[in-house]
Amino acid sequence: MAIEKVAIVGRGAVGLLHGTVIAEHLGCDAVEFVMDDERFARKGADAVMVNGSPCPIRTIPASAATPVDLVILTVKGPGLAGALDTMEPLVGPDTKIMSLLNGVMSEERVAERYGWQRTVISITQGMDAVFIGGELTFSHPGEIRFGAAPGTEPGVVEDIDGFLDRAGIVHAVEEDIRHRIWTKLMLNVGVNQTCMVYGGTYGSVCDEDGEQYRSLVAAMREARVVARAEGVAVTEDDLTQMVELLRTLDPEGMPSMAQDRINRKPTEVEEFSGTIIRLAERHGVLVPQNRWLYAQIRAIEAAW
Ligand SMILES: NC(=O)C1=CN([C@@H]2O[C@H](COP(=O)(O)OP(=O)(O)OC[C@H]3O[C@@H](n4cnc5c(N)ncnc54)[C@H](OP(=O)(O)O)[C@@H]3O)[C@@H](O)[C@H]2O)C=CC1
Ligand SMILES: CC(C)(CO)C(=O)C(=O)O
Repeated sequence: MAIEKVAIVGRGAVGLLHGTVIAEHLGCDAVEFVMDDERFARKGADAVMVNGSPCPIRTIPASAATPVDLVILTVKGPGLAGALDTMEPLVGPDTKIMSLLNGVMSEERVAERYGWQRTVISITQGMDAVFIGGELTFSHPGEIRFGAAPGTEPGVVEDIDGFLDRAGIVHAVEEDIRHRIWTKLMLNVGVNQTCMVYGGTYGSVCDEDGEQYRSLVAAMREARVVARAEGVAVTEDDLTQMVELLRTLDPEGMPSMAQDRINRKPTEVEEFSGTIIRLAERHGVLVPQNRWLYAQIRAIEAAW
């Protein structure tokens, strides 16, 4: 069934970026932002700018929402439980769901609540989004990679693929989506956490003589070992490619978790080292760098 109407839950960097591209290609009636009623009352009417222009997409409270063809989740990890409640009125019998959160656990949470039959596994990457003070800027819109879980009903991936084509969002359907999301988790575990703890940037974390670089690679290598223990064949080549990718980014830029430190917002530490530590314990794998990063991030958060 062709997807015509989309709701985005999470009017932040990723949601605004993809929402803007959808609205440019399909018009503002094709997409809406939905917020829980309390958040809507607090900030629903706030002006939001995208690359210097007011965002033309409407925002509605959950109490006014009705089922849509596709829900795109773009909250951060700590907001996921609330967002699952917020999206309830958006989910009808034929609604499909795509979660663009980093980490490897959000789809499990979505599927526990709404079922695997309508849910795909996905990530978004490659953008240079900076969202500070209600203003999003980006020059690279990035892309979405997604694929079917074992329980995803036939046709769901194809419908979303067709929609993203029409919506002008760069995307690819992955045969082995678990490999893709674990490779991305490995990257986030290294770069997001290291830049958060050291106040670093893509430039400083890639300096081969520095302590940040040693933290980056050590944390990624632990994530790689845990991925393999989980049956996902993430390789040293994948690790090297991810580090090379970081070298192509603006040296002054920083990952989302480093922006969380500046904005003093709850971080996704549970989704990153929290996940690695929990799974490492199950498999008897030692992950000292992730334990250290976890403790540092929690201490920084506790001081806010
Ligand atoms: N930023 C980036 O460049 C990238 C981010 N990602 C991942 O994408 C995800 C989203 O990140 P990002 O866009 O940066 O996050 P942001 O914090 O910029 O945006 C999340 C938004 O969700 C809102 N929100 C939280 N709970 C609800 C709810 N119940 N209903 C409606 N809105 C809600 C938040 O509102 P409030 O501020 O009021 O809490 C916030 O506006 C994360 O998992 C991140 O790791 C992936 C690739 C790149
Ligand atoms: C890959 C990276 C570091 C930038 O897109 C990211 O996922 C993030 O900032 O959370």
